[in-house]
This record gives sequence, C-alpha cells and structure tokens, in this order.
Amino acid sequence: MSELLPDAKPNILITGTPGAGKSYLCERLASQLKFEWLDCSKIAKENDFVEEYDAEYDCPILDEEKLMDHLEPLMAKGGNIVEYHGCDFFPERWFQAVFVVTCPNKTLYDRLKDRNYNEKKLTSNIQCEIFGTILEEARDSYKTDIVFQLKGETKADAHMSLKTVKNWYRMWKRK
Ligand SMILES: Nc1ncnc2c1ncn2[C@@H]1O[C@H](COP(=O)(O)OP(=O)(O)O)[C@@H](O)[C@H]1O
Repeated sequence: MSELLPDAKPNILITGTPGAGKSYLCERLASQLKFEWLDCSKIAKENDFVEEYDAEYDCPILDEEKLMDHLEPLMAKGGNIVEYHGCDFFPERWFQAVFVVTCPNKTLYDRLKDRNYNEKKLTSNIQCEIFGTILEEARDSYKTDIVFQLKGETKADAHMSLKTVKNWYRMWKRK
C-alpha cells in the first residue's frame, strides 16, 4: 500500500487483552471522530476468515492472510479505527498510532467471567494482562513513539482515553 493520500485521515489500531475495554472505546471514538470502526473479530466471523477452531480455548483461530487481504484496500483510504486483541501480524505501515487498552486484573476477571470463558481461557487472558503481553507485542511490532497505553476500567478512564486519542489526532493533523 502506498503512503496515505495527502488529505486522508490516519489509521489507528486499538488493541489489548479481551475484556480490557477496546469496543467500549472504539464505539465512542468512531462516532466522535467520524472514523470507520473495523472490529476484526466481527469481520473475521462474518467472512469466515477462520483457519480452524481451538476447542481447548473455545475460540476460532484467525486466518490472518484473509483478514489482511480484506482490510488492505480499506486501510489505503485511511480514517479507520481497527480493533483486535492482537497486533503483531498487521503490516507496520498501516498504522499512524497504536493504543493499547489495559485493565486491572480484578475488573478484567469479572468481565471475562461474565462472558462465561472457560477456566483455561480465563486464566490465559488474565496472565496475558498481568504480563503486559499485548503492550510488549505492540512495542516490539511498531515504533515506540506511536505506541500509547490507555486505561479501560472506569467511565473516567474512557473519558481520559477519548481525550488522549483526540489530542493525538489534533497533533497529527498539524504535521
Ligand atoms: N471505560 C469503561 N468504563 C466502564 N465500563 C467499561 C469500560 N470499558 C469497557 N467497559 C465494560 O467492560 C466490558 C468489556 O468491554 P469491551 O469494550 O467489550 O472489551 P473488549 O472490546 O476489550 O473485549 C463491557 O461490559 C463494557 O461495557
């Protein structure tokens, strides 16, 4: 994909452990910034971009190639908020900013319990949050000066996160 067209809006990646608060933020961001919300889990399910099913973790295994092919033309236009609970397989050139949503374990545990995650899936996601796996993945996959950490526990956190992303966008437009 060539660089963004001169007057295109940027592409933003919102990532983080399942339950951290990505969708809650993306929904508000997309409507307030007038960006396209691309929820990759939803897109994968709707288009059957699935390789196989992992029974142990009770989740489909994403066919990353098919998802990339689907997203490529959309990313070229810019103005997208891409949401996914992983980030190391996207082309680095796609994103002008990466925001990692984090959440304290107790709250995350309660949220994932509400989703009826099985014990194994619950434990592995909580461990992922404890070890900061997604934040590390983001820092390993993108230039550190475009990776930012947000909090996703409370309404005040959401308010702050919206402000942070909007401020980033305002600075980006001035470049
Ligand atoms: N900042 C927040 N303040 C209060 N509740 C939140 C916040 N972020 C998420 N939630 C709640 O936590 C649950 C999981 O949030 P969600 O955005 O679906 O997580 P994710 O998309 O990261 O899996 C939802 O019930 C949502 O309403």
